Amino acid sequence: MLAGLIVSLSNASLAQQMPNADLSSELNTALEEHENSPDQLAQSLKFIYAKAILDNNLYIAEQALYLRALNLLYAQQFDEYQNWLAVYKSFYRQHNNAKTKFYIEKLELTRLFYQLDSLSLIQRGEALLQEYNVQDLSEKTDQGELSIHITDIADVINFIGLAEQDLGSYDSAIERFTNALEIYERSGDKEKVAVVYGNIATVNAAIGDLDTAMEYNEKSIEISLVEESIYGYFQNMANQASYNISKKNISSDGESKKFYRNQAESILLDVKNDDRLEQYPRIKSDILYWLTYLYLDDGNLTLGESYLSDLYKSIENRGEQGYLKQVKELEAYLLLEKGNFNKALDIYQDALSFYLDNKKYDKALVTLQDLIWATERQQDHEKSIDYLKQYVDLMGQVFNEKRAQVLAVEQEKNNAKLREHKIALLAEQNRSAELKIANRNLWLKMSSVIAVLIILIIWLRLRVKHKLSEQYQKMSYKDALTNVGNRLFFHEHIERELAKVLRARDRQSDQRLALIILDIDHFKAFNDQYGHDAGDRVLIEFAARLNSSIRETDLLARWGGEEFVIAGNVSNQQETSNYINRILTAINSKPFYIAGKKHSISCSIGAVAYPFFTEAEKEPKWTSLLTLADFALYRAKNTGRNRWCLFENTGIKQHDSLQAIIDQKVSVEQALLSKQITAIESE
Ligand SMILES: Nc1nc2c(ncn2[C@@H]2O[C@H](COP(=O)(O)OP(=O)(O)OP(=O)(O)O)[C@@H](O)[C@H]2O)c(=O)[nH]1
Repeated sequence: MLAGLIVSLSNASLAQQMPNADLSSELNTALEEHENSPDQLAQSLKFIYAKAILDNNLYIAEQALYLRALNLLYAQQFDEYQNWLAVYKSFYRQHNNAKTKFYIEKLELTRLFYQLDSLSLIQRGEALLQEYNVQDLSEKTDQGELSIHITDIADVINFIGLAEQDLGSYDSAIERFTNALEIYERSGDKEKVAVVYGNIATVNAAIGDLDTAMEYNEKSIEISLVEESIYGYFQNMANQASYNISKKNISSDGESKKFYRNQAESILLDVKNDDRLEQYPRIKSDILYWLTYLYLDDGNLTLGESYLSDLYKSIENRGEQGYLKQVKELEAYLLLEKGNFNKALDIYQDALSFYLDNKKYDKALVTLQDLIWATERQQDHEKSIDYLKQYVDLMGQVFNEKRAQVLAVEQEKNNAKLREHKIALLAEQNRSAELKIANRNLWLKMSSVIAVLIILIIWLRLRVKHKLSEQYQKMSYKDALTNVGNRLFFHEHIERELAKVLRARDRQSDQRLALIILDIDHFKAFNDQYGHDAGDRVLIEFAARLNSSIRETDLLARWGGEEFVIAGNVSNQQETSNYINRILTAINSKPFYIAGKKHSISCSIGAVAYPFFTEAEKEPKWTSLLTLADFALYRAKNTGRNRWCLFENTGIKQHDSLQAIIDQKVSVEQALLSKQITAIESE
């Protein structure tokens, strides 16, 4: 149909019949008049485009093209958008210029944003900023040679920030928003400033800093009021209510709970009673959603039920399956409160299947929490545990996927430091990462992410908490990449292992504990040559081989980077050597297959066996022993790598000798020379 339109537009005789209106003001009028009716705006833009082509007014033609495409994206009509984009591209081919290319790509970024394809958005957005050499934004002016509006560049930065937020790269997102904010402020684009304040608020809410979220959201509300941006005002008010609800849920004292609850209620009722809300059906639904939620949570089932029925009406014919499922889950909550377990469980189960089919894992996680909670209330502990298992599995899966995406994002920025920081942050904060992941995505489409938090909190209140905490605990002991223990895990268990050995010594048993540090050889070179992903796979395989070469009762942990530690029981020196040999062989005796290629990977090993001092060290520090093992590792590295070195005590009997060596009062070399320590090494 559009193709037909273009053909008829190029008909010159038609051009002569068209009135030569002032297209620019026509465009502005259309934008003002049809601000709230996308269909009419679409029609007007089509006409304006047609007239502009006939008048050969390329400037207006392009604006109409761009706005119409944007309009289709806002309306989520992606097929029609693609058709229209094709028109825009053909326009570009005819009037090839860098500015048009920029705006076409900006449209594509908008599409990726609406389709939640955050990774592509970041890649293409970065490429766009680079292509247009937007390095020193402070130098860029609206009068630059491309005459790309500076705020359009800020829009791109803002989009990248939203995508990063979507993927859980919260620090980067804040950085982008701050950058965009500075540009909008400089250009005096107040509405955009308000939008960015709102974005900064949502990131803060996602990481659980509700006070900052509320502060930024307030600023956004203030500006929206001054600028008379009703949509922005309502949206922010809905957000503000949800932040208050979250604050209420995490407050421990009754006074604060009441305060935040009342704040939320008054905001929601204020907006609900505003006639202008009718123009914004999506926000109206959000407001009704939170009102329903608030009253159900109060235990006021009558009011909750009545708002629920309004909510259903408000989303009738909207055909948004995802939103509908979420509303149904509110209904399930109501059913549970009324004791109708089976129907509630059916709803949750149905929602779960839907989310899993559509890969909406965040929501699936929340629904699984509901299912755990519901089955627990039903006293069906077996089912509850089943759901709990599903929950933990899914959480691990999501976590890994997100981690991979975050890595890709960071690689895109080619900022290794930031990337490692992120990995470390993610790995060490499994629990908070889980919350962040669960909170992901939803803000971008609706202000319901706080529901995650709220449902989580209600559910915690209903005592399922302790079971999950156990699982969280387990997960927080795991290294996210290799799935073996992490430092925390090692710290938690090593004391117990030492105590066992000490007790054995008291019984005159010769049981010892070998403390072993392993470090992959030339790993940096491997990373540099084959890439970080391949390096990651080496780490995973390396850890797996270590795991299968030790006994189940031994401790294995990733100490950091490409360093691992093992603590295993041994009896005499020969057995210790055999034990370490076995581990080294597991690594270097057969190649690693990474991405279909063979690689020889080796490692160096440093070890000590405890008790290191046969007669002293009543209260030994395992950290000192580990430091000594590190010296042994250093020696193994220095004497050629792919080997091991074990430090044995031969002469020291003083209580504080080990610490003295570590503290360099007596250097390790000296101790070796004077044979206080013996180094036994691989052949
Ligand atoms: N792929 C990947 N690399 C990592 C990870 N953590 C640390 N590294 C890399 O491991 C490398 C460690 O390098 P170095 O400490 O210089 O040691 P090396 O190259 O192994 O050399 P030697 O230990 O002396 O044999 C660095 O390049 C880190 O970036 C990770 O999680 N994944």
